[in-house]
Amino acid sequence: MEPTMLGNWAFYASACLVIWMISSFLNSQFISAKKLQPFPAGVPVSGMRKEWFALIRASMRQLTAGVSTLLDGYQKVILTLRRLVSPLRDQLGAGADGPPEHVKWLLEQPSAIMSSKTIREERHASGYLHMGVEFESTEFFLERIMRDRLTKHLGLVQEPMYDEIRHALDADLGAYAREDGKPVKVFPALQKVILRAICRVFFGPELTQDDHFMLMYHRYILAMGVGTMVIGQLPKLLKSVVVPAFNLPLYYYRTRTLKMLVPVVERRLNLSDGEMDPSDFISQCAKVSHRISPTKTPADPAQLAECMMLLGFAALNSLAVQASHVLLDILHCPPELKLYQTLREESEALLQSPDDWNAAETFSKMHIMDSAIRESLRVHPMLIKGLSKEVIATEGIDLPGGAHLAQGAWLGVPTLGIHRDERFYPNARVYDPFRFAKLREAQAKASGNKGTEAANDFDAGKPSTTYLGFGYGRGACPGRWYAVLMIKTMLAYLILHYDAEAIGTQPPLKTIGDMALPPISAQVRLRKRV
Ligand code: HEM
Repeated sequence: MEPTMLGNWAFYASACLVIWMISSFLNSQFISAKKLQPFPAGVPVSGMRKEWFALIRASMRQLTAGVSTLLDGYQKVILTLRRLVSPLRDQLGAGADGPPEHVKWLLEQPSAIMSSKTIREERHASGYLHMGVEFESTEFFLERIMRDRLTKHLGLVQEPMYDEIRHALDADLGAYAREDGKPVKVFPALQKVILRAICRVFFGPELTQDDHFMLMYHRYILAMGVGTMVIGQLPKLLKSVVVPAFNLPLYYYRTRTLKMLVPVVERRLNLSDGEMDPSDFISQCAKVSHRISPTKTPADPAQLAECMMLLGFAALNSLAVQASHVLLDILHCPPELKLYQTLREESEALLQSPDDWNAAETFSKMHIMDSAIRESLRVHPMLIKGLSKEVIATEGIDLPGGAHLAQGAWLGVPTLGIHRDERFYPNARVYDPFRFAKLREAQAKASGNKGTEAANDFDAGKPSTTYLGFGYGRGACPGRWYAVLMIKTMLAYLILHYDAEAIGTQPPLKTIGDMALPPISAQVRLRKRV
């Protein structure tokens, strides 16, 4: 990461801490005692200690101690649920004996009873950060673009994506490799490559080669990311006070980016159907916008540009964090597993010609790499708690375990707790890259002669109630198939062209609130293969 950006992070982090302390104190002093009873009867509490200003101090600890509180809370709930197992079965039907069944229960709640709207506005700060577009309709639009244009047509994006990835990897990482194994910081290096690959697919080669555009857009994403992370953690009382400090740089980088992007969008929108390149994402998005517009109005270039910028923001941050974890998990595997070599052999067998690299289907046959990626999302999920919703119903709601939640309470699924539960994942604390490949084999055998292709329940992009790295149900990440394809393409290229080794020990999972922090300081050594 550039020093100025590190400086920004440090400034925002300390500002956040001070503001949090003051406002939590004010909250605790001036909000009525009734509101300070946040824990419903019968639900075990985690993260609180017997101490002065217990609530403030517990809240502050949650800024960085989310992992331990969540795992501790999960254990308590499992114990409570086990004691309650009979009544729970009566309520939920056979097989209901723990949190994964509650995931479905949570998703089934109608939006008049529970909703994620306020949580998104507050936790993702979407109600505060300046975005220039209305959030809910944009969210709907993004979901449709991802589903109708990206996921269904992954084959169209593979060629430009691969082309950009190999050039960016050789330019950025190759320089380190040439200096005979000079250490590379994984996160910033992959972030650069991913930014280029995303821009190439979303905006085309012209803007991806424009260094000024790339700098402004990267800074816009950074300002959005820091804003989301910091404002999302602040108590409501102070959000509006602090938000201008974040919106000012955001406004600047957003305006600069739009100034370069909008004319490109305008030019593409003026192309006739015959002139349109089917792999051009901007034209494809314009078609979706036109189709879903209630008045069938053509897409507005500025609005379309802004929506695509937001999509890139959603994509870059999660991809860079997750891809870094995948690479580090692979390189920190015990050498006796010969994982790197096995992944190289799998890639060599499947990627024999340029056409193989340019076909998305090739990558869906990489079952061992897929398994290593899914396992990494299990051990290092981006969000340690997910599917969060607020109780909207005035009468509150009864949980499957019997406890009552009042209106305004927040409820989420302990992703990390479920991912580390021995009942679902034997030896759950250990990163086992072959775990899901073995399960896929077993599923293929059990289903007769249909083969491992048909046995796809364990694909890295396929969520389940016990695999929540991409969320689950209607709110699951719409970019997950594209994300998995990009990670595979990047890894395959790296593994086939470079020898790599980890440096030092693997950093533990660190979070701010519910969000995984990037492993900023983790390093690896690369050597170009001859
Ligand atoms: C490995 C990388 C990624 C991970 C781990 C990831 C994870 C997630 C998760 C857990 C959610 C649900 C958040 C919630 O419940 O509030 C989500 C939502 C979302 N993701 Fe991803 N994501 C990744 C990559 C991407 C990419 C590449 C794109 C776009 C190209 C994308 C676009 C989105 C969007 C637009 C949403 C919001 C969906 C909604 O609100 O309905 N993500 N992602």
